[in-house]
Amino acid sequence: MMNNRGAGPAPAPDPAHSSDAHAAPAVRARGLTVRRGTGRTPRTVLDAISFDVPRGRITGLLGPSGCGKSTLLRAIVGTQAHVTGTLDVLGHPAGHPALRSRIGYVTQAPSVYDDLTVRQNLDYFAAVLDPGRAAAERRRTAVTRALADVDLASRADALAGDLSGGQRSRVSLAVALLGTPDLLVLDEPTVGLDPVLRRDLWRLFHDLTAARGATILVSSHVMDEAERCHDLLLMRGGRILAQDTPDALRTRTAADTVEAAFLRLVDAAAAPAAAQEQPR
Ligand SMILES: Nc1ncnc2c1ncn2[C@@H]1O[C@H](COP(=O)(O)OP(=O)(O)OP(=O)(O)O)[C@@H](O)[C@H]1O
Repeated sequence: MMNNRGAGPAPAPDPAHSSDAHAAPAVRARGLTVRRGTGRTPRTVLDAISFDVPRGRITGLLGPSGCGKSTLLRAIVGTQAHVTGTLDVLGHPAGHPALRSRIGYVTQAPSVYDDLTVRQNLDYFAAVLDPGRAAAERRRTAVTRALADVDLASRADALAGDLSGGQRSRVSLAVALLGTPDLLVLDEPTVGLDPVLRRDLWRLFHDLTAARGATILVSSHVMDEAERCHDLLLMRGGRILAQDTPDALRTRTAADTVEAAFLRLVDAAAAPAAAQEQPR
């Protein structure tokens, strides 16, 4: 088990009733456009999209493979080229140096050193984040906590290269948690994990928002993970199809699941006139 305190997902904080109701969103995008590819005809991968990611909540970025999820996350963490439009993150333009220690980013491919142990990996990244002899005790505490958070304390002395794919992903997540980031950006963190680990990871995400007030933006192409998020951004073909809570999405599309809601929205976007004639 991971180091989670609650038995199940924490209830969603309601921004409308919190003191942060009018706080600026963690991420604010207006007319965000990204073009990718080399040569004379780069493709528009994100097409003038606008959305907000509220603070202190879990926002799921869902959509089919190739719709632009990773590109959007890269733009938010400031590693994507050819970005135009407005993209503010924690009150700064995306990529601003002040954001480096405030964002934890986990890419799809685990970025760990195979020839170091799990603890050595964490020690290394902790030293980059918080260097100096005076910070040694703080680093030790951060590493111990991150190991417990992702349930890898028992494998702390194993070489990262000897771990399973899911365990390596969790080392990456532990690295992202080291600096106690305000915003965690997670690109498909549950791919390849068994159902128990997936459940535990989602509990950890809820714990991080409830106990530490972190904002989590997590991508997935598995629609059943949508039900675990407080808010959803549904994407398709480089555009935002909808931004809403899972409940509101299901209600307004009269669908039983977010997956069914997504399909109805896709159909409605493809044939707006026909959709308007539907009784609902
Ligand atoms: N380096 C690149 N150069 C040009 N086009 C790219 C590059 N990387 C991705 N793309 C294109 O950008 C689009 C969006 O890709 P992206 O990886 O953001 O999608 P995704 O939704 O994250 O997909 P997946 O769920 O499969 O990871 C795709 O059509 C892809 O072909």
